[in-house]
Amino acid sequence: MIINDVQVRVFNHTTRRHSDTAGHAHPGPPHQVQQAILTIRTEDGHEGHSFTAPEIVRPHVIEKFVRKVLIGQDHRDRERLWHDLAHWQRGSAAQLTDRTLAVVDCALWDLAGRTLNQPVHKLIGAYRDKVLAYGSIMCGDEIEGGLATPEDYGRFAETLVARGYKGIKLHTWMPPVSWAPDVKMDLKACAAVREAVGPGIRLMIDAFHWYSRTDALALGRGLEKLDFDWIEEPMDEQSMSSYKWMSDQLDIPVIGPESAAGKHWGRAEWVASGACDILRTGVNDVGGITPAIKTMRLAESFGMECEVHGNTAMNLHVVAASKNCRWYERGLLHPFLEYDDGFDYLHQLSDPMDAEGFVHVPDRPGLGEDIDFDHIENNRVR
Ligand SMILES: O=C(O)[C@H](O)[C@@H](O)[C@@H](O)C(=O)NO
Ligand SMILES: [Mg+2]
Repeated sequence: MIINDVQVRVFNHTTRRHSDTAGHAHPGPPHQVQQAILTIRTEDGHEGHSFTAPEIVRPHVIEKFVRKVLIGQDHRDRERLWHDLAHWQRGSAAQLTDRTLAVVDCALWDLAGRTLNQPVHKLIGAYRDKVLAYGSIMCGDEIEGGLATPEDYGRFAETLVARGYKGIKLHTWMPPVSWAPDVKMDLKACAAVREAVGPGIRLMIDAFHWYSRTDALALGRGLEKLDFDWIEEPMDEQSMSSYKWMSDQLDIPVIGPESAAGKHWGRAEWVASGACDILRTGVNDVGGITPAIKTMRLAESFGMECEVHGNTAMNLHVVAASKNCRWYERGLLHPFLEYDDGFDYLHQLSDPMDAEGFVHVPDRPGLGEDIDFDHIENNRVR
């Protein structure tokens, strides 16, 4: 049970996802991107893995913080190890981020599952083994036939319904798109999707994240006429009072925070202040599976749903171990990308979706990621 090794391997993989200058993903030609796998090993030969961007587990972070906390410790003490690592953040000069906490916590959960031959959601205490997914569409673009017009969104939504999705979330247009942001265009895209899919499909929006209060309110009021289920991150989430102001005036549920700092503590303040109607968590956003579960249970205590940000196995296990969330966020999706092709460093999808729109939690041990270690070694960078 004692941890005796922490290893980072960086490797190349091929993807058609490209990030724009604001960090939003869009389709493009295949290109090589570096990915990192963090591995935590124990004296008795067990290991757990988790993937992240290489900079999140760069040598400075691993040597100065992660190894110092983990080496020599009982890997089963996830709650104590999470706090021990989190306490290093304040004095880290902002070098130790919630993303690093998250990848370490996920590798520890994967290690526990692989050691006990159990999937993570069963270790947490499962609520279900499958969950409905909503199709989370990429941010809009200026690619002809892509997501450049409201009609493009409508056509793509029809494709997603045919694939089996029972819910769809639009990420609308944001800079660097030349004419974005534009509330009226956002509402045209939402109207085109509602027209295309009919009243039975659940719809949500995740809009430009820096609208003013008045723009965000206008967007929300327009969505109420289209029977949308929630409005997500239309303003800077650092202004919790702006969300309180907006949610006091809107009937459409306000969901958040996704990107605001503070982990489960900050999300407790959003609940206490009435700044949101649906809480939001995400393994990368709050520093791991451990705090994501705490956030989920916090929301449950207030009779609230808490929706989980992001795809991949780590978020799927949080959803599967919780009653008070309706969806798994499957994406990000685009007409020019085939999500079901997965990643070249995994033998199979971690979130396979059936024709009825249900994602089935893998019953493989740990996070259940079917890792292609040959790909990692054959494409190793360091
Ligand atoms: O702003 C973005 O980059 C996207 O919204 C992204 O974070 C997406 O994963 C999201 O917010 N989902 O809710
Ligand atoms: Mg979001």
